[in-house]
Amino acid sequence: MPRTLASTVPGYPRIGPDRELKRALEAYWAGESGRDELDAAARAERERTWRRLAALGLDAVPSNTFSLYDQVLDAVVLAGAVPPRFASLGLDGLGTYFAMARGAGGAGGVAPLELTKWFDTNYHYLVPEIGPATRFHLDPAKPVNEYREARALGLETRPVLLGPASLLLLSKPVSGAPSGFEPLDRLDDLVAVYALLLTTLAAEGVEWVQLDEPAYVADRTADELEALRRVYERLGGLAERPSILVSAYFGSLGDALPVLASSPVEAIGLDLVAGGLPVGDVPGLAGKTVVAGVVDGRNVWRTDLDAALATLRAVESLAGAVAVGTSCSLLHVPYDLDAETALDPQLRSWLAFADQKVAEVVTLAAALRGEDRSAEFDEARAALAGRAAAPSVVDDGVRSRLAGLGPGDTRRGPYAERAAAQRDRLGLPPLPTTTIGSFPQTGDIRRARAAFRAGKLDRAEYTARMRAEIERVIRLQERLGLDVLVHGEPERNDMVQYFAEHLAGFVTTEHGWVQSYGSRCVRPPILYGDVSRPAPITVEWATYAQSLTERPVKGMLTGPVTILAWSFVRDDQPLGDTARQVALAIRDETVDLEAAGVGIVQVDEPALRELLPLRVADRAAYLEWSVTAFQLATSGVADTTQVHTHLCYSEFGDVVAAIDGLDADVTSIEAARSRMEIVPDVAASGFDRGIGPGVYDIHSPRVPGTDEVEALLRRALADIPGDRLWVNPDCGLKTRTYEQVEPALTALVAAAARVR
Ligand SMILES: Nc1nc2c(c(=O)[nH]1)N[C@@H](CNc1ccc(C(=O)N[C@@H](CCC(=O)N[C@@H](CCC(=O)N[C@@H](CCC(=O)O)C(=O)O)C(=O)O)C(=O)O)cc1)CN2
Ligand code: MET
Ligand SMILES: [Zn+2]
Repeated sequence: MPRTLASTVPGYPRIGPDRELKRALEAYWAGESGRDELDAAARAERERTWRRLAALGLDAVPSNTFSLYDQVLDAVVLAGAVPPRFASLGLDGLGTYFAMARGAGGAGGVAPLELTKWFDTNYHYLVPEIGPATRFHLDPAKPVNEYREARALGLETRPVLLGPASLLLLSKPVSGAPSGFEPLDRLDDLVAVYALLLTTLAAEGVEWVQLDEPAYVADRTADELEALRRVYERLGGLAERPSILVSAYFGSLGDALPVLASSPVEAIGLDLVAGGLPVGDVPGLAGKTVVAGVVDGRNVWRTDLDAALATLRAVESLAGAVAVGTSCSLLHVPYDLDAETALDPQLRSWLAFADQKVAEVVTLAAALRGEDRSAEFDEARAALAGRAAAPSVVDDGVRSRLAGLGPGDTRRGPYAERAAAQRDRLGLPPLPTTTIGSFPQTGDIRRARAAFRAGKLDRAEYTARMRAEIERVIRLQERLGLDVLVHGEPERNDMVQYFAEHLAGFVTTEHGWVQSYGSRCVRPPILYGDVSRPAPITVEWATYAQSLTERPVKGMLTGPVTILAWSFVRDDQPLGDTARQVALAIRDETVDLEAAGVGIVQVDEPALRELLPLRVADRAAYLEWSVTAFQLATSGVADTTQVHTHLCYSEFGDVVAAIDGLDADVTSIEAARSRMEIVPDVAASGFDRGIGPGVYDIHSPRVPGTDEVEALLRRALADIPGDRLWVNPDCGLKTRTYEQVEPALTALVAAAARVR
């Protein structure tokens, strides 16, 4: 009889509490350390995780939640679905793995797998490429070795894997696949590999396995639901297999729940934070264990234990058995609140990071069993009551300002008049050249910031160094011949954290790192109260940059939707209300930039697409508040001020109408990697303002040549009139080096000149 799940989590952070894995990876990639050191760092992180979860009292500890880069890439390796361009490099396993993640051979070499957003989170996964000829075969080494590793430490674990249906639904067809081919067409072949995997795991002595099927919290066709049914009929029917937990998160399973409930699997993991309780009678559910995700894995607020316990009791009446879990993997939150010694103690009492959430899960499971946990419940009640009553959360000034807004506060004058006024003021050539904002964040810049933070560099010296950098970047842009310049953003640690550090209503953390992709991390700020802008943030940097040059300098701000998307946001009021507060703060900044003589202001919204709800039915409401927030942030300026926005990291088909609604004078948009595929869609939507489809893929170290950029521009001109086309890279240059950026921008300027 398999042991019970009782309390568990679907996943846990893996970059290391002090970013140990990040450092080990980057040292390995740089050739500064060898395979042994990387393996040791990886093993240390796994051991630390298992021991920690067991020490916190978790009944069912997961394994295979670790990854050297990405869990979807791990599933590609597991299934043997390595695309031929990597397999043919002749590298060993690890070399092939990193080639898929990062490319190989530099310029002219092999392009990595595409990186894209993991559902509506700020985590990015590598997109598998599946074709009719993909030869699946089982490579069970990783889950098996990790299981053995944990068992050698005396711990029985549950291997966690991406499920086969979601793996294919998250894949794209290999280039050159016959039209009409879908990765899901290969389901039966892939399931055969998973069947062999489950048999292998059973032979190892594995009692439970977790297969994640998050793709089923989005709208799915009847065929896709049927695919899910086939997978779990087949796997559930195996003679020798572990008990199966199918886990889905980031929403509710909807029509997929009855499919799983009537399949032979033993347990189903539900996200009861993003999704609700199952409604109505779900046939078969009474025979399953439900792992009830009642502790939010996506946010950092302490759980309302009373409400969570009530939810668990409601699930008890629907399911055969109830286990307690987090709503999703804890990958999306920092490790441990105890590391944040500088946070205000009252605010701290409202929060829970990964380890505190695990403790909440354990507490709830004990309470559900009838154990007395009144001390923990009392503490949680007191913290929640304190938060609800805290004066620091409410700012009456902000509230009355919002209440006083009318429709006129979100609208600018007619575009034709704005365009004429801006033409007169700016006098730009056709096909103006510009960049997206950031220039390379060099080691010198980051070290200066670290020294400033540590008190080893005073503010005057720090400011002087940043100004020197700005001057260097301005001179470089003049030399390259760009038309609209930027200050380069050297003073920003991150485009969201930097603003959060200067706004009321936010706190930032010291150690709260969360993996964004590979070794790259962010420290999402915590938005806990009403937001306002006590003083101008960017005006001095922007006006300093403008004072150095005759050419227009574009002010650079992050938009309200992106600030929300990349922060941990309060859960005690509608997101739209919070968005409007942030929008007002950014509006204040745009107005001050204008007053200081800055004629162009860019408000970045790279996360506009990311927050789009997974279910179509929820999208209209989201687009309404998000577009309004952007308009509120940008409509306080005169017709003569040119408002730009920038979008990236997404497929834009779903938000083309929203792009129009933003009403920016100029929109720059990622397009180089997809060879301008977005351009006809934007044109067809009737969008009639300035547009800069990116002509330089900044996510790759590759440097494009003039001919290549020229070809992209000519392709764009097929759909966009020359007086509306801008010439710019796909995104900011902060992750690139000057050796790459200078020749690439040289090519960009030269190509624009030729096409003019
Ligand atoms: N929030 C956010 N989300 C985003 C993006 C984004 O720009 N911001 N872009 C997209 C892709 N995601 C990305 C996420 C992170 C990074 C990135 O480069 N992160 C840096 C950290 C950036 C940062 O916060 N830098 C700080 C702290 C840097 C640091 O680690 N300093 C060292 C010391 C300095 C040194 O010796 O280098 C330390 O603290 O140990 C600073 O510059 O001040 C990293 O992981 O290395 C890039 C893209 C989507 N989501
Ligand atoms: C992820 S969008 C980045 C926009 C920002 N202005 C930059 O150039 O870095
Ligand atoms: Zn971008």
